[in-house]
Amino acid sequence: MNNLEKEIISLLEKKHKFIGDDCAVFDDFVITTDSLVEHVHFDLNISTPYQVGVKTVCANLSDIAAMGAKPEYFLTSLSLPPACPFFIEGFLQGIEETLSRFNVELIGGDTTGSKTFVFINAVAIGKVINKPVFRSGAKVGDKIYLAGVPGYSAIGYYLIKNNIEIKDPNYAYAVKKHLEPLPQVEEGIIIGKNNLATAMIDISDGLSKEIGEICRLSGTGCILYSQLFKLPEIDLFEEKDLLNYFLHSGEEYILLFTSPLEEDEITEFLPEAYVIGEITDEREVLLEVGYSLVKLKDLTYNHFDNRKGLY
Ligand SMILES: Nc1ncnc2c1ncn2[C@@H]1O[C@H](COP(=O)(O)OP(=O)(O)O)[C@@H](O)[C@H]1O
Ligand SMILES: Cc1ncc(C[n+]2csc(CCOP(=O)(O)OP(=O)(O)O)c2C)c(N)n1
Ligand SMILES: [Mg+2]
Repeated sequence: MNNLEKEIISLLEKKHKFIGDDCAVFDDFVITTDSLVEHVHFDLNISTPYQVGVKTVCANLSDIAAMGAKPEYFLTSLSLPPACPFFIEGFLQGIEETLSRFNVELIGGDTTGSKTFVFINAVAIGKVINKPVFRSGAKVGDKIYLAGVPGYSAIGYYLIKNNIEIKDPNYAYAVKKHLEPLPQVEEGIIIGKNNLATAMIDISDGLSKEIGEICRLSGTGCILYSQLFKLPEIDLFEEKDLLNYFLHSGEEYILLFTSPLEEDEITEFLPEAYVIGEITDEREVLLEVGYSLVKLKDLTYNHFDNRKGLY
């Protein structure tokens, strides 16, 4: 999280005890909301309305997955400028197709005009499987796991923005990952059902920030070991750039979790998951590169500051 966003959320966290996780929990349910704003989360000369619909579902279902819960219901609200009626059909198709992929029911929403851009908000509701997996449960000595390879979303954005078209399945994957990401719903359910994680979060802002959130809320620190990272395979970039994409790319919607279990016990359930580090009591987020330990810098997307990051 970045400064102003961080300040607002920590003010809210102090006053409201249920704020601070991927979802709020009530009875046996979890609930989340996320907004997508034109020119912030998407540009209509890059994304089709269908793809914006897919991303809207993904952002919200990913938060449900990050609680180890099963998504069940969805609401979506849309504010459209006068020149945009064309948006609705494709957008709703993206919403409906993605929801039906995960057996989630659309149960409501709202539609208004907008004097400026397209604004979208959605709400997703899920059912707790065993118990919710919070961001705050990491324990010293736990291993840190990733359920996929982050980096491709920001790479895809770079390729599109720079009109780089290379016929290679990994390049195509990066572009698709940016435009039409899918949430790790199955993985979230497996983690919840089998009590695999002590803490979990999804990567919407970037691995570097999300691991910081797990540590902050768990009262711990961590060390990430760069030699364990599975970097994106895109030959346009040098290793140091791939490392930055891995650490700071947002909108990845990959599950990041901690667990006392060994890697082979985790891969029995989640073949794609792998260890990237461990939880420590030092209260610092450190990265081991070569033989040195460095503090993680922040190149993630910043909503309130135009400093030079990945985007
Ligand atoms: N304007 C707001 N009012 C109330 N709670 C908020 C607001 N903005 C963020 N939050 C809460 O702060 C926490 C952190 O938000 P965020 O980092 O955006 O989570 P996520 O990445 O899951 O969307 C969440 O629990 C979220 O519900
Ligand atoms: C036009 C455009 N610029 C930049 C991005 C990249 N981007 C926008 S917001 C964001 C961070 C994630 O969004 P946020 O609303 O903070 O997600 P949350 O953590 O609330 O789920 C990223 C990486 C994009 N998708 N499109
Ligand atoms: Mg948010």
